[in-house]
Amino acid sequence: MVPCTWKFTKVFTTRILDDGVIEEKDQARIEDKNLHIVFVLGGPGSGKGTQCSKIVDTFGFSHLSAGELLRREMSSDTEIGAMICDTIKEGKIVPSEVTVKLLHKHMEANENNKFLIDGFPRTDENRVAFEQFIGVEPVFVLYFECPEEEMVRRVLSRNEGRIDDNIETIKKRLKVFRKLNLPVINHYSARGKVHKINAVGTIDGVFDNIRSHFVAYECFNIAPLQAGRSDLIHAST
Ligand SMILES: Nc1ncnc2c1ncn2[C@@H]1O[C@H](COP(=O)(O)OP(=O)(O)OP(=O)(O)O)[C@@H](O)[C@H]1O
Ligand SMILES: Nc1ccn([C@H]2C[C@H](O)[C@@H](COP(=O)(O)O)O2)c(=O)n1
Repeated sequence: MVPCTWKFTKVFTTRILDDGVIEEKDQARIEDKNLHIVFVLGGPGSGKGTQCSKIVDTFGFSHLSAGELLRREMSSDTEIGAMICDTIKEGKIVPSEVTVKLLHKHMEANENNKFLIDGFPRTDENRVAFEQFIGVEPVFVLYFECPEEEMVRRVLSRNEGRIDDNIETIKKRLKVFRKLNLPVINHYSARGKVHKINAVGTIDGVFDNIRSHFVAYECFNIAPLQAGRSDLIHAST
C-alpha cells in the first residue's frame, strides 16, 4: 500500500486563553504532506458523490466534495453564506478564493494524504487558484461521462432537498458545466491525466470500471500515472 511520507513540519499556533494559559497547537502543514490528489469531475448528477463513497471504502482516500463544503458554509449566518446561497441557486460558480480556502482547511485538518476532490476544479480560475494556493497537481482526474438526459433524470429524482435540484437551476448548471468545466477537463486531457468513466450503468458496474484505475495507480507505487491522451471533449450545444 501507500508509503506514508509526511515530512511533518509543524506549525505552532499560539493562543492565550482567557485565564492566561498559553495554548500551543501543532499541526502538519499541508504543504509538507506528500499529497496524492485525484480530481473527480463530471456534470451534475453524473454519479461523482456516489462513486466517491465506494472509492473511499475500497482505497482509503478521504472524500472532499466542494459542493458539499459550500452547502455547509451556506447554512452559516454570514455574508459569505448568503453569497454562496445566491450563487448556487443561480447554478453559478462561487469565487475560487472561498472554495480553495475551504478545501485547504479540510485537507490540513485531515491526517490522510490521499484526497478525492469531487466537483473541483469547475473552472480554469478554480484550477489556477488551487495550483497557486495549494501548489499540488492531481495525480489523475476521473471524468464521468453521462448523457445530459440521464443527469437531469437523476438530479430530479435525487430528493435530498437541495436548492439547486430543480429543472430551472439544472439547465443553468448544465450550461455552466459545458462552458466552464469542459475546458478544465480538456486541460488535463492534453496532459494525459484524464481517465474517462462511462457513468451509465449500475452503480456497481460503474465502480468496476473505476476500480481498475486505482488498482493500477497503487501498483505503480503511487507515482503519478499517465493516462493515454484522450480526445478533446467538445460541448454539444
Ligand atoms: N449509476 C447510477 N445509476 C442510477 N442512478 C445513479 C447512479 N449513480 C448515482 N445515481 C443516483 O443519481 C443521483 C445523483 O448522484 P450523485 O449525487 O452521486 O451525483 P453527483 O455527480 O455527485 O451530483 P452533483 O454534482 O449534482 O452533486 C443520486 O440520487 C444517486 O443515487
Ligand atoms: N468548485 C465548485 C463546486 C461547486 N460549486 C457550487 C456550484 C454548484 O452548482 C453547487 C453544487 O455542486 P455539486 O454538488 O454539484 O458538486 O456548488 C462551486 O461554486 N464551485
